[in-house]
Amino acid sequence: MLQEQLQQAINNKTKPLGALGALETIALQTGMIQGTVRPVIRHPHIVVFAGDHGIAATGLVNPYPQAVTAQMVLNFLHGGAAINVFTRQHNIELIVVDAGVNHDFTQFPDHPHFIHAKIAQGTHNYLEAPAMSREQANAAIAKGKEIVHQLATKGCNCIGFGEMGIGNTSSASLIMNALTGLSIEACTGRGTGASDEQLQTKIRTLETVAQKHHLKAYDKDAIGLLSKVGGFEIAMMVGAYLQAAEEKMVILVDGFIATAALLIAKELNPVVLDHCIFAHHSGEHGHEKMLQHLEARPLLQLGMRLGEGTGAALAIPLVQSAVNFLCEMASFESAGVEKKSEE
Ligand SMILES: Cc1cc2ncn([C@H]3O[C@H](COP(=O)(O)O)[C@@H](O)[C@H]3O)c2cc1C
Ligand SMILES: O=C(O)c1cccnc1
Repeated sequence: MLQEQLQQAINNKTKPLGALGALETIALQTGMIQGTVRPVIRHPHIVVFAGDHGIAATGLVNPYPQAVTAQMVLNFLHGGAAINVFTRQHNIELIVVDAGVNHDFTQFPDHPHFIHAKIAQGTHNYLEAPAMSREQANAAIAKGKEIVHQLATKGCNCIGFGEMGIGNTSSASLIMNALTGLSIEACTGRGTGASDEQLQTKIRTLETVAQKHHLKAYDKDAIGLLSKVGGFEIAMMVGAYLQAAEEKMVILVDGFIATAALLIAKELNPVVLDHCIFAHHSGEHGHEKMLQHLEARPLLQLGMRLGEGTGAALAIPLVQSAVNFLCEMASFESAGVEKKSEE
């Protein structure tokens, strides 16, 4: 019923049928999520989850040193990162969460946009042991849910998730490998810019990890998978996706790592996908196949491969435009514009 009403409202706007393309799909989806023919976007947020990865200290999978995670968190807090620039430009609230960075941030006790939610000082190196315990994975998920619930109570109904964690493209590749069955090679890209040789080492290392943790034999235990090869920022994002769907939010899905977290969230509750708008097609090798696996059609293809929620932030104004055309455009009837002649 509502779907037909929305489609009719969209079709009756003063434009050729279908002429607003993907914006029409978003308008329909947003109306369905909010249960109305007049959706509104309120207090959009990007939440960036940060966490360190034990594997990063080995240098086998990441061109940049592990310390960059904490340094970038400080950069977020000082307003100097790409995600700060884009959220400022589009009036999007930015929240930064320490999910498990290997650094003490107690010098920022009262920063208004920083949430201390550290599970541990980084994960274990999954070449040696599971990245985290099941208890830690569950605690991270619960914290992600709590953060999003708080934002919902403040009126936010549109959200995107970003991440910062040196080495986390590797977690994302391993999760993708387990959940899609595609080879490690198909799931692994250059991350922050691995050379040909570094990429080969990364692939070999991740193949070893996949064997050690029996990722081929994924047995529907998504929390188990998360604890073996995940990261605290990824686990918290999983909880955040689940709660955002629960709160009937419109969710913008960012790049490779954010989509890998969504793969896990989907395992836990497939309904999450109904709330997701795929912001962009990341330049990271593997993202395209991940999107295909989800039958997702991303809005933007800008060759971006940064993370931080930057793609999600750029797509929020498009969602706003979709909602605005639905609510503000005249219909053929109200504007006295003639419709196409019947065949
Ligand atoms: C300066 C800098 C800023 C970043 N912002 C996001 N990432 C991105 O790169 C990291 C993943 O790539 P890999 O797995 O190759 O380490 C994540 O932290 C991600 O958010 C950054 C990376 C760097 C170096
Ligand atoms: O697609 C992404 O989000 C991405 C790709 C490379 C490095 N960091 C993030």
